[in-house]
Amino acid sequence: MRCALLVLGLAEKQNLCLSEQLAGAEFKIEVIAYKNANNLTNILKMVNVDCVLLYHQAGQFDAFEPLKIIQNLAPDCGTVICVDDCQPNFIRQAFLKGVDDCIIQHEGVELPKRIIQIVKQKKRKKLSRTINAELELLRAVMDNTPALVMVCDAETSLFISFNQALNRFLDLSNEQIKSRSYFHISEQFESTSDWFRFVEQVKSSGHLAYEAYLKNHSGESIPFEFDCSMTQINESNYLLFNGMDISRLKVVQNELVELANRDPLTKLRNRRGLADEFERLIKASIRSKNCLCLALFDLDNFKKINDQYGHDVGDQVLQDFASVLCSIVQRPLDLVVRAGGEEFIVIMLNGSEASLLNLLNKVIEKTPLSTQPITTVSGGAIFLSSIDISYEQAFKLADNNLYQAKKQGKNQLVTQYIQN
Ligand SMILES: Nc1nc2c(ncn2[C@@H]2O[C@H](COP(=O)(O)OP(=O)(O)OP(=O)(O)O)[C@@H](O)[C@H]2O)c(=O)[nH]1
Repeated sequence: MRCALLVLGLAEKQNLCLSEQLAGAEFKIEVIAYKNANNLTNILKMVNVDCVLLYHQAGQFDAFEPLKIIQNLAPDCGTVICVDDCQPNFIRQAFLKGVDDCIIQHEGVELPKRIIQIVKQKKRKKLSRTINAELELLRAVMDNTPALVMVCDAETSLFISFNQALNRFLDLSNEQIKSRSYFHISEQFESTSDWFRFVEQVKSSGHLAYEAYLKNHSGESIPFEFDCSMTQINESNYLLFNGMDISRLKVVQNELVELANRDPLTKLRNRRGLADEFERLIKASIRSKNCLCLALFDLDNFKKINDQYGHDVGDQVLQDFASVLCSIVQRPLDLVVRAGGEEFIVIMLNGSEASLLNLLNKVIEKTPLSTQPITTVSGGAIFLSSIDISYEQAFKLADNNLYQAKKQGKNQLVTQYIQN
């Protein structure tokens, strides 16, 4: 470390003495000396001075004037006033005006040591000011981010530190939040052992990415994507959370799933995931000792409609038929599916065989559709009673019946009862 010392108010001879005195200092002190303070403003603008040593001698320049200039132009520069003999009033005033140190020349004080102390003190203050300014900037960044930034005690899950996004989310003051915990606002924990399991997971993996729902100020559950890691300060463990609100993403995700599962023309669901759902339903039917019905419907001579009236009319017929199906098969657990082309699947659970058959017959009766061109439909169905078969097997059996219906002249339903 080097130190630039500006000395004001010493004659040349005295200066030499001072330089000798400073030569043995802990680090190199470069001396710039002027007899008076006349040129101080310019010097401070040109030279980076660490400390100014002002010699106050009665009858010479007023030390307080240059002190003011230094405090204005170089606030990080140390200031030391050297007086001939003890002048208590002057010294008191000097400290009141903000000088860093006052030295009485004849007291044999170790001048280099004092100067270095002042310079170090000033540098420390400057450093802490810089650090505080940086921290303030970081705080501003944190408070302006929409993400939840939170620090929790790993033992208690109490909030230790957080950004304003959490105040906004919970609509609570800092004090109120500090008496709450992550455990209470997150829906991922049912018991405190869940919390400790979570802490262990973060500890062992070092970093955890997960999704969780948090309750906001009005009790709504909001989905978040979190990054969580752990840090240790003074032997206490803290969890650091960074969470993004993903509710909009979830809406889009659900819309995409909905889009992927729906037929755009008829708005009926498509056959995606149907096999899994059928297997779940057949197990439910066996458990509840209910009959399960799988029916296939296929519009008759549909190609002719397209050829004769065009695809737009064909599309309209498909939509009309979908409406007929939905008006007849209405129970929430029933499934109406467009299997592709002019083929539709109906799966119904709950109800006697007779009532389900009645519904299927209604589909045949209500088609021909009232709209032009006249269209009829054929159906093939199976009724499964206490029998566990796969979707593919069931579909094949119903398809055989549909084939029979077409073969026997169309516009009719062929059914089959299968039981264990
Ligand atoms: N307009 C329209 N036509 C479709 C759509 N999907 C499939 N088709 C048509 O449906 C027709 C099905 O013809 P086929 O499989 O020969 O059946 P069909 O004429 O109904 O004969 P049968 O089933 O024996 O009564 C084809 O011409 C396809 O192009 C669609 O989304 N819109």
